[in-house]
Amino acid sequence: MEKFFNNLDLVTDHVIFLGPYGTYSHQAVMQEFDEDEEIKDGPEKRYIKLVTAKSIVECFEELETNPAVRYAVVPLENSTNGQVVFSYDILRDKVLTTKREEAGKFKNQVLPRLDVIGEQYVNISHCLLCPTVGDEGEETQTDMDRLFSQYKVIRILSHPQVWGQVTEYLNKLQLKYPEIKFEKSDTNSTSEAVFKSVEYERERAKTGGNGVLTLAIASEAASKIFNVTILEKSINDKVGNTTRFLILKKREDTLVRKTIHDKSGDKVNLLTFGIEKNEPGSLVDVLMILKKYQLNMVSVNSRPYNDPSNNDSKKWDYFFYIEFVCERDDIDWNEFYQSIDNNCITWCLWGSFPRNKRYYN
Ligand SMILES: O=C(O)C(=O)C[C@]1(C(=O)O)C=C[C@@H](O)C=C1
Repeated sequence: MEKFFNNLDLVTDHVIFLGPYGTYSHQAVMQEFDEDEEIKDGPEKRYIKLVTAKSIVECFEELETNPAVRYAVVPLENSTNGQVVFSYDILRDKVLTTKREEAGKFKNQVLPRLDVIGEQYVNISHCLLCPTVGDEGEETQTDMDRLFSQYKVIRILSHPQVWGQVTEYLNKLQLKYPEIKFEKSDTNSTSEAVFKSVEYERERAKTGGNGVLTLAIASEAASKIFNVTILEKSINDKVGNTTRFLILKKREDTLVRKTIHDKSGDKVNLLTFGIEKNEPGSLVDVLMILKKYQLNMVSVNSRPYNDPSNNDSKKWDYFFYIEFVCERDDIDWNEFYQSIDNNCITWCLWGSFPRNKRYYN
């Protein structure tokens, strides 16, 4: 007991993620920070404190502005329906709106206040959850048939990113219950969907209800946290449905965790940039730089943007995101980034981080 109380002044690092507890983001945090967080060069043991955010934007904003928040974990892309556009657009807007700080060594380089230091891959297995059916028990078809037979309208809540992962499932549900109108409704996260479905059903029980049953699509973990019934498990269209998350810290935060110092394995570099408009071949010119330095590009993405301040006739342009892995240690990075700088109107290196071993299995 004595030892425990000695730890009361223990040092805690806050990690912010899209909450409430039970989200897949929460799962990513537990995967990333599950081991003891002994700081590589810090004398004291440090402990992780979980902080939930209501949106992905809030994760970025809190990490940028709140001194107590040391890390943020945000979803980036899903293996079934691609980019988590909320995160891509935040990365884009941070570059387009960050004043070019003198700290940037190169003319067009932007240094945002955050750094990507890691990645996590989370297996996404969605469940159809119901707050009202009895207590624990194996989900059975009769439960659903009996339950659904009482309703003309069923509202299903979940995070918008989920709909593209359960399209076929929802189509089959509609075919199986043609007399029911299924309504999808977005929430800020999957576990917020469960929380809200419990609230709606409690309200309905109190007021005699409006004849609309509210369900949620979320993780099995969320069903346990909010004590709701699983009507069906693993309803995502694709087995192996995975979401990739990024781990971020403040750029000026030099106290980096031991696990990130893992020198082995590939380093992934996330580079974002904008190119001269209407210049034929300007994107290829940037990609040719990676080829010249024999850098293995592992992803390329783009997001549209409309820069109202730009009086150019073209109101629609693209912002690019590339990731490349570098297995060589003889590269003149100064020369490399000077070439990037010469071919981009703005660019930003978001971080160089270890490829997570979950990427390979
Ligand atoms: O809502 C959650 O559970 C989240 O962690 C967000 C999120 C996402 O934004 O993609 C994460 C994984 C799934 O793809 C569904 C939702």
